[in-house]
Amino acid sequence: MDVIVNAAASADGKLSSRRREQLAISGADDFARVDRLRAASDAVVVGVGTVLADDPHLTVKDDDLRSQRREDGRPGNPARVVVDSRGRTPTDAAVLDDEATTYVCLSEAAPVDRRMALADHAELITAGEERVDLLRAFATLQEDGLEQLMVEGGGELIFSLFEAGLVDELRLFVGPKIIGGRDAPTLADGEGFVSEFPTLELAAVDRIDDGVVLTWRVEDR
Ligand SMILES: NC(=O)c1ccc[n+]([C@@H]2O[C@H](COP(=O)([O-])OP(=O)(O)OC[C@H]3O[C@@H](n4cnc5c(N)ncnc54)[C@H](O)[C@@H]3O)[C@@H](O)[C@H]2O)c1
Ligand SMILES: Nc1nc(=O)c(N)c(NC[C@H](O)[C@H](O)[C@H](O)COP(=O)(O)O)[nH]1
Repeated sequence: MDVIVNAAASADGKLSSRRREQLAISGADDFARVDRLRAASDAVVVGVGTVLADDPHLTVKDDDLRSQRREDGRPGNPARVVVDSRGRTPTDAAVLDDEATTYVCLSEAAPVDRRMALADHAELITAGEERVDLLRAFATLQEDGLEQLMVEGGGELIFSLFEAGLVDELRLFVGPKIIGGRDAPTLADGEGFVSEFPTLELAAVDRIDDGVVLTWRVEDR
């Protein structure tokens, strides 16, 4: 399995404002790059915080990229995966529509009524007691044939993936905005590391829109 984290940060390192509302940091060319990365992936993964804040669709937008996938014998859109310990994904969330297969990864703590509601719209994976056990959940996705995973945020999930040693590559667009705010989400929130920090090896630097895309490979710990 290969896991690529993709995100867009402001010049001061924020993924959105302190209001945690969707905020376009990428420009048109970076969103097109994200679309190509989606099209090259077997699944696009987000945390439920991102679903609640952004209501993303997580589909491939470019018709030609979808057609190419179909010609290659793949579904037009990659699968979508929501990491959602307690089943808070709303049943009318865009990510649960019929455009692609959707998995919702729950923990044992997800109430039965939420499980029943979500089971009509998604494949449910249960792993972990209070929070989703990401190693187990991703192993189940791999058993279902999903090898190339793209993670689109947010900061809580991305931190946990680094903590679990599950990230192979980070692609970060750094864009031309200052957002500020000590409580605004960053690339890796969670509890933070105090020792044994994951380290990265710079693989590429590309100018795009009015910013840069930094591609880093994650070194083995
Ligand atoms: N700029 C970008 O590239 C970008 C991308 C995505 C999201 N965002 C922004 O990020 C914010 C949402 O991010 P967030 O950090 O609040 O939420 P998130 O999307 O990271 O989801 C976190 C939630 O996932 C669930 N979860 C279950 N198991 C978990 C585990 N093991 N580890 C971590 N989480 C687990 C928990 O319910 C947790 O609250 C929004 O403001 C959104 O607009 C920005
Ligand atoms: N690459 C990127 N640049 C940004 O400036 C930004 N705000 C996001 N945020 C990720 C978030 O999940 C978005 O909501 C989805 O990128 C929307 O996806 P859809 O168009 O609904 O498929 N991602």
